[in-house]
Order: sequence, then structure tokens, then C-alpha cells
Amino acid sequence: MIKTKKGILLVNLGTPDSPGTSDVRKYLREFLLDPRVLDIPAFNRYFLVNGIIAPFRAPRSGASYKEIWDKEKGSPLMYYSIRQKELLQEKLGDGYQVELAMRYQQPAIASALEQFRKEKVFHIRVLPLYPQYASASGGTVNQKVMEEVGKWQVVPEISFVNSFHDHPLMIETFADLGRKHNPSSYDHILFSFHGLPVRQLRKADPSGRHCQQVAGCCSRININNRYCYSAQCHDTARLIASRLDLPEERYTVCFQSRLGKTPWVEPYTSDVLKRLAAEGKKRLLVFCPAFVADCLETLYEVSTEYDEEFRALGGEKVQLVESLNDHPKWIDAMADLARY
Ligand SMILES: C=CC1=C(C)c2cc3[nH]c(cc4nc(cc5[nH]c(cc1n2)c(C)c5CCC(=O)O)C(CCC(=O)O)=C4C)c(C)c3C=C
Ligand SMILES: [Fe+2]
Ligand SMILES: [Fe+2]
Repeated sequence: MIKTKKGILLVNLGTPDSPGTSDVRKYLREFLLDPRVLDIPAFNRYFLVNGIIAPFRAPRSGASYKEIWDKEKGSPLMYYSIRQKELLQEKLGDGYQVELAMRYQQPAIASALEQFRKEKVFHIRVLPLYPQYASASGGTVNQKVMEEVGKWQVVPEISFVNSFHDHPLMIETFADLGRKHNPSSYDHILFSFHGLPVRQLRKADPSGRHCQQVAGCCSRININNRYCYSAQCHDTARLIASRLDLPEERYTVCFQSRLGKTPWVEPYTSDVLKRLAAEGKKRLLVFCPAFVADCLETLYEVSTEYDEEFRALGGEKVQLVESLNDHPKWIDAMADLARY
């Protein structure tokens, strides 16, 4: 029997090369021209991205990226992902070869796969770094990998992780990170997930009649909705809350980062902030369990924008719980997901 290393391909979203407008525009164009992300007719997508989003959003997003950009290390999403790759390689040892890729921009999925081919690694497990499944996140990663290996003469033996929203070690890591902030000293706890257009949830519903059409459709996960993004988000939040002994009335699940005017999964985090401020709540602790590394959506949108929004409404503090980043228990969770 010929012994070879086993390959692990970690894939996260990607980030611009710099916070400069032209790099951010390049990044946004590649990202938003993906039909799994902006799932509208191709003509409308090209018009929206090239005519509106790239020219108008890029300078604004660039200014936000500047706020979180580290002078030496660059984008937080990138440097935490590199660290995760290094630590996972250390943990798994010589029997495995770990590569990191980004779905958009660099390092490209094709180059990471090429590394495996060069090293004669023909067993590969793909681990998209998104706990909850969405076609716009893990779905597009796995599709891209299939497209790339589909061009090879020898198609490798390959497996894909779809999602890991309830992985016990990941749940425990979020709970550990939350405990550091002493949740009982906050008036309310939010679990703020990245949002998703409602039409994408509907398309992922195998029955076509349940998700977003029946009240409370996905507040509980079951065999029929187990790959529903919203159902997985609610389940992740419920599991973290239960590790922290938080009763239901002490926390709210909500969704941030809406883009455009079409309906996205509700409740929107902004609306929840308004309701809580009106109820007289002053201090909020916010988990962002759709992300495994701190990034623009946590460090800027939550820590800066939502904090300012909430203070303007009479609140005192929005405190972000840091992401999984390089927490040793999260590296154990990754190793558990990776080993085969
Ligand atoms: C149609 C638009 C978008 C969908 C659908 C979407 C899904 C989605 N995104 C993530 C994770 C991340 N998104 C990030 C940034 C980001 N997301 C969108 C749009 C959609 N995302 C935009 C336009 C941006 C860019 C930033 C901005 O201009 O505001 C990031 C952060 C990247 C970074 O460099 O820090 C992450 C991570 C998930 C998990 C997801 C589906 C569930
Ligand atoms: Fe996003
Ligand atoms: Fe649903």
C-alpha cells in the first residue's frame, strides 16, 4: 500500500488585498458577481454590480476596511485564517497537508489544489469555514472546488464538509469566549448572524412550502430543515445559550449585513437594537456565530456601527464577543472536523 499524506483544504470568504478603493472594488466585483451570492438574473447582476455597487459601495467599504486594517498584519480575516491553518497543521501532524484558500481573491482555490497535486496528495477533505450552510457561503466553495478538480486528468478522492453548526467543541468555544465577558452583567444578549435574502432560504427548502411561509418555520431544527441556514443559526444560538444557562427571554437571534432592498431573513439586528433601546436596555453582549474569525462584519459593523447606533438610541454599550480566531478549543474542533 502506498502511503501518502491526506489533504485538508480550508476555505474562507476572502478579503481585499488592501483597503484601497480599487482593491475593494476588485474584491466586491468578484464576490458579488458569483450567482450563488447575488442570485438574480445575470443581466441584472452585472448591471447592479458594475453600475451601482462597485462604483458607489467600494469607497465606503474601503473606508470601513481602513478602520480594521492592521498596519503589519493586514486584514483580520486573512491573518486569523493563516493562523488557523498553521495551528491546524501543527495539531494534525505530518500525516496531513493543510492548505488555505479564499473563495474570492487570494490565495485562490485553484492554487491551493495545485499544491496538493504537486505534492501527490490525492485524498482531499474540503472544509469551508462557515458553521451554518448557505448556498452563498459553503455551497459556492464546494461548487468551485468541484469545478477545479473536474479539470484534472486524475480526479482526486474528495469529501466535503457541508456545515458544522452544532459541533460541540465549537459551541463550547463560543461559550468560553462569552463567559469572559460575564453575560449576567449585560441587560440582554444578541446572537447576530450574517443575513441572507429570503428567496435563498425558500430555494433551499426541499418542500417549497415551509420556510418563510409558516410562522416560526425554522426556529427549531428537524430532519426536513436541517440544511436551512436560518434553522441552523437558531440551533447554534440555542446550544450556546444552553451552555451559558441563558433562559430564552435573555437572548435574541437576529441577522445583520443586509444588502439592497429585497427582504432578508428577519429580525434585522438594527430593528432589534431599536426595540431593546425602547425597552430601556443599556448594555448588550453580542455573539456573531456565523463567523469563525473576526472580520469587517464583527469588528466594524458590530463593534463600531451598531455600538454607535445603539448609543444614539439611548443605550450605553454594544460589546462584541470575539470570534473563534486562534482559540485552542476551536483548533481542536477543526481537527475533529478535518480528520479522516
Ligand atoms: C448578496 C450579498 C451577500 C450575501 C448573500 C452574503 C452572504 C454571506 N456572507 C458571509 C460572510 C461574510 N461576508 C462578508 C462581507 C460582505 N458580505 C457582503 C454581501 C453578502 N454576503 C458584502 C458586500 C460584504 C463586503 C463588505 C461590505 O462591503 O460591507 C465578510 C467579511 C469579509 C472581510 O474581509 O472581513 C464575511 C466573513 C456569509 C457567512 C454569508 C452567508 C451566510
Ligand atoms: Fe457577506
Ligand atoms: Fe425557515
